[in-house]
Amino acid sequence: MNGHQLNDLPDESEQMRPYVICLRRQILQTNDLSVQTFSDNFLIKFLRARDFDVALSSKLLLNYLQWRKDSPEISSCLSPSSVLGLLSTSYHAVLPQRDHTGSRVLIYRIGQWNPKEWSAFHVFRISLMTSEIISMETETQRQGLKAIFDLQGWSLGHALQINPSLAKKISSVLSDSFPLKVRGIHLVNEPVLFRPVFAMISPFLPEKIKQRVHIHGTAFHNTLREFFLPHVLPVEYGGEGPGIEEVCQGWTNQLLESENLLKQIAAHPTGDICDYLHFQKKLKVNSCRNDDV
Ligand SMILES: Cc1c(C)c2c(c(C)c1O)CC[C@@](C)(CCC[C@H](C)CCC[C@H](C)CCCC(C)C)O2
Repeated sequence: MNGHQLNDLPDESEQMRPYVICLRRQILQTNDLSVQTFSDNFLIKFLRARDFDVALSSKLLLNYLQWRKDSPEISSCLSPSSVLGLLSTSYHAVLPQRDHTGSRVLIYRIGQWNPKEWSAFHVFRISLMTSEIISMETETQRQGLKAIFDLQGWSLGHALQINPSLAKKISSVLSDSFPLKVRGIHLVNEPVLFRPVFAMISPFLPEKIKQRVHIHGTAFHNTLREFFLPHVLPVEYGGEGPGIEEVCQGWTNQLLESENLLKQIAAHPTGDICDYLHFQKKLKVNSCRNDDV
């Protein structure tokens, strides 16, 4: 069975077991990680993201843990209410409809971000929270996502927030540090001032992702339609779906409802709380044995 056929199977499928076991074994062999536990669901996210190539999945997983460790400003506080002021400006939405291939479609309206009020870390945090939530969906694990960036209103104030270290973090999550397949990046309304920033990010992007970047300019109403069916896009973006304000409000509510879940992910990034409790029990048993010796 090839990776695509495996990806079509549900999480509980017996044929998936050997891959989960193999990935767990491979990860536990890596130094420093022997005290962590990894839930099946957590491991399956990485396997699906790499179509069940265990070596690639393992590399992705290690990169993910490293990225989170290196980016505490972004990943340690996954609280939607901490960025509610930014979410309330209709900055971001996951559209209610998937595209024709089953991908999730995300919109970021960068111009709604006031860089005097919110740092790039806050802004990044929103993307990370959304990514954690949608990456729990099996269909999204299979078909990935497409992101539309509306850069109307991009200013020097925005540009100054993006330094080389942040550009590196952006390109890492897009390429090999997060278990989501990035199947398209659409830039619309990009001003000339955005070019130097894009030039800072793109050298770090693998060729495969670079080919998926589409720069639409201001005439995007016609060109976005070549990628998305009318019922998928909000009216403001040339579609016939619900308006952007409404979809942003809807996703903000979804994020707020996920507050507890996201806090749990920030605290125990490698799996669910049940596995964590199980692990603590195991640890207790082990330490008792050590006491005996
Ligand atoms: C897993 C995952 C994450 C975490 C993610 C994105 C995607 C597609 C993901 O799959 C896209 C957005 C990004 C990279 C966060 C960006 C935060 C910064 C501060 C926004 C500033 C504006 C960017 C200069 C706009 C252009 C970026 C494109 C060239 C990708 O976070």
